[in-house]
Amino acid sequence: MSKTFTQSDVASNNKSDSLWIVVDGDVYDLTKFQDDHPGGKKILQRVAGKDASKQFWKYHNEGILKKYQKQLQIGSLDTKPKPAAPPAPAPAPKKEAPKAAAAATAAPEQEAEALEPFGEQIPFSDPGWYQGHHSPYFNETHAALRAEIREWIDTEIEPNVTEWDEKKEVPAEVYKEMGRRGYLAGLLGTHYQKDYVQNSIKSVPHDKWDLFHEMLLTDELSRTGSGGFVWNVIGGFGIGCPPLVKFGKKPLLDRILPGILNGDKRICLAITEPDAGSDVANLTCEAKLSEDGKHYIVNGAKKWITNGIWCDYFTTAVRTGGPGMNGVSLLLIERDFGGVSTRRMDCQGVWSSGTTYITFEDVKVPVENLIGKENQGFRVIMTNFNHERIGIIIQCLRFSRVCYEESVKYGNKRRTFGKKLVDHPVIRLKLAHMARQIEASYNWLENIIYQCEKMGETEAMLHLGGPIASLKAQSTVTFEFCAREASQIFGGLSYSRGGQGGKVERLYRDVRAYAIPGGSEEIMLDLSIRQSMKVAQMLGMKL
Ligand code: HEM
Repeated sequence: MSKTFTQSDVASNNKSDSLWIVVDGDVYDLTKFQDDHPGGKKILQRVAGKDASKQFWKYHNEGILKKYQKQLQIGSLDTKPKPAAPPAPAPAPKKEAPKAAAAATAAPEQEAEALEPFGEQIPFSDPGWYQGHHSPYFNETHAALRAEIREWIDTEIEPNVTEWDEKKEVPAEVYKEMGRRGYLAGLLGTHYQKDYVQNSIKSVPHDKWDLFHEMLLTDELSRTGSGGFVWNVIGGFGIGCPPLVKFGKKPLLDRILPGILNGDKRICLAITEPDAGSDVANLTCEAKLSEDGKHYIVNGAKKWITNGIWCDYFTTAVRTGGPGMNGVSLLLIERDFGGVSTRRMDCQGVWSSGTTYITFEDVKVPVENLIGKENQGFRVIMTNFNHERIGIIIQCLRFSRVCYEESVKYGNKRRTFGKKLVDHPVIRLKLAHMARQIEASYNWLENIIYQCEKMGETEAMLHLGGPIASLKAQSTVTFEFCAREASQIFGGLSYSRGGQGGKVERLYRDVRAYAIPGGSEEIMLDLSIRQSMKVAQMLGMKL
């Protein structure tokens, strides 16, 4: 914003027919906006021609400025200091000699320097490696990707998510942009799918892409504090596309994968039914082979399917054989085949994710669209669960951080009984309980991602199914706790929708969408012990 004004320029625009104010040294013309101001016009008229920074920050958060700045800011005060040049990087601390035991086992990447601090530096609002802590997992390519995504989210996405959530739809352009930026091809729990995309990620070469980049991408998207947004852009895709990529036949991949990964076509996973959720082996949607053996005829219903209303492709679990897990197959059903109907479901949370009820009526699916082998779909679904649950964990932990971060910021400006909220020990205790759960869970997550990176698919399924299930429950419990505690800190502001407590109110409504699907907390906790014991027994556990 190039125009500058003096204090007296502003002071002379102090009436309702020309109403200017100053916020943080920037000048805003609110003449036309005053009638639409949700807080009323009188309150604006009272500060007309004045510096209203203090009043502004009392009632709003930075999201409001970001959203309205373009429309309302007309310039800055001539006294506003120029933005300071970025500080010179701090000298690298002198490295101590590694301890003997560590030196014997340390991998080369573990000796890397800590990365530059990034973000607002509020302790626990971002992972430790954002604050200059050493990490064996993240390097310069991760830092570059982090900066790339954050810039996009801060400018184009975050200021709009509330509006999109209320409208229950994210503009289709945003999903296309996910493809254009090359993100979709890196979100499949496997190496980067470079052969199927024209676009590539600006800041990370294909061959450097790893599961920590994928984790970071999901994490930064989740900073929006909207499960609806995250599920809109990666929910259906992140669970519907990996089975296709890993187990689909090449001609099928060649035909449809480029459209999906470039962001032109959408795909989702259709497993859950009105009568079968976590109990996948009991699903009833049937696929009967035609007499000539060329098609499956599919009949049945699927419920709570993320993104379904917008999808072209449905990775669908169907019964092709007898009862139980050995009669289940996966089919790629295309909307264009006909006989596919989708309707939006009204749900408690994740409003902009498009939760859908689907009916398949005599849908004729070519056998070429079988994913994996007939009656062996259960294994494919199980492999997919680990990836799905890791996605849920990443999102829950970032949402927990958002609840924490919003609470810290609000607690530092809201005053009660003569002091700031954070100066009340009872509020600090809430923050401390949030932070300790977030950090403990996140550190476990990093370790699991590292194991996934090092192990093969089968080894990971065997060794990590139990821990991932456990961490899924841990992260949803943490999320629920943080959403609750943040709500208590915000009080009435997180009971009403929008405004300063808006993110917390929305996330509180999103909790169940994480604690139930992908394996409910109860199923996860039971599975974590059952599966870990079974595997340990196979591997020679001595009891
Ligand atoms: C750039 C100037 C301003 C813009 C764009 C703006 C915008 C908004 C918006 C969008 C809301 C709805 C609540 C929310 O989403 O947070 C709101 C509420 C409000 N605004 Fe402003 N506002 C501005 C300046 C001010 C100033 C200077 C004051 C006080 C002197 C003020 C007082 C209020 C109050 C009291 C509310 C209601 C808060 C509540 O619901 O708890 N606004 N404003």
